[in-house]
Amino acid sequence: SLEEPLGFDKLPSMSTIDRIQRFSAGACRPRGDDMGNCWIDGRSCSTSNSCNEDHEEYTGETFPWRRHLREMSEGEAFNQRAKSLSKNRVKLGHVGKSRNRSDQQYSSKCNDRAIWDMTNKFLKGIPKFVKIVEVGPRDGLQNEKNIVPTSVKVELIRRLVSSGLPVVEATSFVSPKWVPQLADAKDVMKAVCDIEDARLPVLTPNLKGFEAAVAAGAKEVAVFASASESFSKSNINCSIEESLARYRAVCLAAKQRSIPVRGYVSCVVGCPVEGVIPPSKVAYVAKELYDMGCFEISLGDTIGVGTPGTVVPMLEAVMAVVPAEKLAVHFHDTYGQSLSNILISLQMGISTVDSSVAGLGGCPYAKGASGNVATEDVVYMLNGLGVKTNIDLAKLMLAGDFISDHLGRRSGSKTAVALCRVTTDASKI
Ligand SMILES: CC(C)(COP(=O)([O-])OP(=O)([O-])OC[C@H]1O[C@@H](n2cnc3c(N)ncnc32)[C@H](O)[C@@H]1OP(=O)([O-])[O-])[C@@H](O)C(=O)NCCC(=O)NCCSC(=O)C[C@@](C)(O)CC(=O)[O-]
Repeated sequence: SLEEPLGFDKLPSMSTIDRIQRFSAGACRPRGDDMGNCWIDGRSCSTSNSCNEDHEEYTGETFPWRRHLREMSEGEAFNQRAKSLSKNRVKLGHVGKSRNRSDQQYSSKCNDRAIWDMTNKFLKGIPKFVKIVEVGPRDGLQNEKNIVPTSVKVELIRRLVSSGLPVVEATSFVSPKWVPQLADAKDVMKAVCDIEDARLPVLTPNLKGFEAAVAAGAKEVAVFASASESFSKSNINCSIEESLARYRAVCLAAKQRSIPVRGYVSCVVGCPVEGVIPPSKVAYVAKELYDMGCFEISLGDTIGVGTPGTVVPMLEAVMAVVPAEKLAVHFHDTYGQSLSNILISLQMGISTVDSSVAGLGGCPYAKGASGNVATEDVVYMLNGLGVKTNIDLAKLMLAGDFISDHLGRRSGSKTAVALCRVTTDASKI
């Protein structure tokens, strides 16, 4: 049953505390990386993640929110904020040192030196820069009951890119019979192929999808295997081994055209059918994908059942066979565990995090899976930790408002909702 969080009692020995302590202080070493990473302890950074030590000192967004004198209804507050944001007058930042002011202003970033030193003590080793891979237009919209028009998808991608996201997964070249929501993949790609400020990978389940993606202008693709036999069957209609054989063919074709391939492993903690998935199985699939040439392996807790107690041993097993700098984490927030899972992953040396604007998401073939962790919430947490992302949270929230408005529901981002609650008039901040 997946009603209860999976616990250590179901996994091999070594206590949670041992594992966390082992990783929190010294696991991250400075190292070079062809997709770009750098660390608080180290000085190495490079290439496409735009992590550059020469960049201006990152100041992070600072939020001088004023609490309402009068309690506003959520609807009222949301409408006001949407109005203000849509006028593009929101200014997040530049107030600083606001913690002690009497008008109760709050900052997501800790400015106080002593607090920062303390944070450093406990979070030593977390990356100085985190690459966020936005998966909303793909993982998010693939699960919507009503098909989102192509023009809305394209506008969403443009807004996400303009917020500074370095990677925005645009769509999937999968069978339209399986995922009708993304049947317009070709049109979406054609409409965004002029975008140069971000990488726009697309999912390809086989050579047919790969060829179609390349023909439509995709410059990066992703293949998606599973650590669960049952999920593999229900998601892509083949066994794990069959999927790996397909992906080897995709990787070979991609190599010939110098197209980078990202690899996903889904159900890394639990499967809706099989329950607990052993870390060794995840490690096996991750290594296979890595060996066939995937430049990065994203580890997906597809149904969001993981806690740090299960994520740590899973990551530990995978990191024994694939370098940490080649790994990403991809959490769904079904049990509200995503941010803690991300934090522990960062402590273990991971510096790439998948997330979805407004918490969109879910997998049509994973019953009960809820949305991905919201990108706004991840950025807010990282800003608070002083970790760079190069993402403009205000612009990101506008993208979240745009798609939430279109879908006719409130954002799944706690940060977006909280800002809505505490802001009387966004033009004042
Ligand atoms: C893999 C298949 C195609 C196998 O599906 P199949 O039915 O076994 O495939 P087939 O080879 O027998 O072909 C059936 C039909 O699909 C066509 N077809 C075949 N391939 C393609 C293609 N690429 N693009 C377009 N059409 C395609 C093919 O031409 C044929 O058309 P027909 O002759 O019947 O008209 C199918 O199962 C499929 O598309 N599955 C994708 C499901 C999906 O996208 N799921 C969501 C992904 S999310 C995920 O995996 C988790 C992740 C990554 O987000 C991480 C996490 O959250 O943890």
